[in-house]
Amino acid sequence: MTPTSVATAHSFVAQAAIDDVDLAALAARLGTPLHAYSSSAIRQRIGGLQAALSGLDATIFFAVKANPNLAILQLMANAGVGADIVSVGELRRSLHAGMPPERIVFSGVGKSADEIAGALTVGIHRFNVESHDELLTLQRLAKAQGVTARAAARINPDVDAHTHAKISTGKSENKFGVSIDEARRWFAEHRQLSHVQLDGLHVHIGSQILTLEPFRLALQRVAEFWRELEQAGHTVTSIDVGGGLGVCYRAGEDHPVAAADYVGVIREALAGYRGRLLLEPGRYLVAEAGVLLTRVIRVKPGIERQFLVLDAAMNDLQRPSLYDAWHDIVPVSDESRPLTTYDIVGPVCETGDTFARNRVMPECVAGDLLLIKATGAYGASMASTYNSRPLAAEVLLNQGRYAVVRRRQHFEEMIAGEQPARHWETT
Ligand SMILES: Cc1ncc(COP(=O)(O)O)c(C=O)c1O
Ligand SMILES: N[C@@H](CCCC[NH3+])C(=O)O
Repeated sequence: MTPTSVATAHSFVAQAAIDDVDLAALAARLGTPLHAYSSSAIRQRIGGLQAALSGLDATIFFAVKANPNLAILQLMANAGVGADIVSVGELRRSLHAGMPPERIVFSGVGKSADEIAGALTVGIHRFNVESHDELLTLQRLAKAQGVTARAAARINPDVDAHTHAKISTGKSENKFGVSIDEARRWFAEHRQLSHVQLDGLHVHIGSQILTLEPFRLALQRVAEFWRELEQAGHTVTSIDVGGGLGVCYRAGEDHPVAAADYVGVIREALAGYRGRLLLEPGRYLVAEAGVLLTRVIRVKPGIERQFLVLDAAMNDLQRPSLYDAWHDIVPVSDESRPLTTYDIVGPVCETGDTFARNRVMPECVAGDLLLIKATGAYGASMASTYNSRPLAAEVLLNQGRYAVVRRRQHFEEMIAGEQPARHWETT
């Protein structure tokens, strides 16, 4: 994941349309920066994964954090996909989009008592529990409501996912999950939990994983533990294998694993398991379906480098500044132009507001339309209004048509809730 190396020849092949929608016309109509998602591509990903899972009692729970737009969640719900949430905000979005509560699972190390109580009230499917304190809180709140909460112990298998350190979650030094030893104690004490049905295991070792080995290792550890629990007389009715499947950010360089191979590893590692399987992919379902359309504001010959200044910035897409992530950037027009090298930057006042360094591109001029590719996951979802830049619009494309699914933020919306300090109070 470094934006500094040189692009391969095919990474700047122009792309004029997505899902049969003409991108130049779309940008002219809706303005830029603009997040656009192909619904056909998302449906294809869902269908492919569902097909790979055929014959298994498996349900996909989309990791909402990857793209929480209501229209995306609605598309997921209509395709029979549930939601993996990590906050009450994601819970409310999922319900709002029509996701049935029994298709919602709740993960995360910092679920507050209010969030747990709220999720219990609506009757979500399952809590992926990440600490003993959370387990006891769940018991207390479920008892208070007179309900039984279904729970899975999130195992930290101490496996290196070989991904960026900031998105690795399955090593013992990470904050996520508990050791198998601790989970074993939870199951042993389970009878004391009158209002928690602890009958599941959960594992999620990180994101943007491009090889099968880390998945295999993690699942083998989970499988060993599941067998041990069964032998000790416990029933494990649900195993949640998390998400993490990687995607292609750099044509010709990234080689993601195929859904069928990934599911093959699950089948093999969990051979003999007859309970329910849960999967929580986020990025895999939406990343490559999305692009960020942006216009060149100007070409700036710098002192040492030549800068291509875009109207999109780190507030619209944080991944390059946060993780040094590579995203292919291509022109929309296929007009033939000589190649040159740019540092591709946004207007935000930080050197970190850089999408690519030393990137080989066709020469650009002010007004040119470009695509930053594979931005459907953790793009708009991580956007901010830094530098008082309004949140970009989002549009869903479908076979030649488009629907605006988030309008561009107005200045008034950006400052709503702020006010001059008129009323000074004491606590
Ligand atoms: C618990 C959990 N499940 C699923 C996901 C989705 O991950 P990805 O988008 O890599 O599939 C995440 C984020 O990494 C997560 O924390
Ligand atoms: N935000 C990260 C992924 C985080 C995964 C969350 N569990 C990214 O853009 O790659």
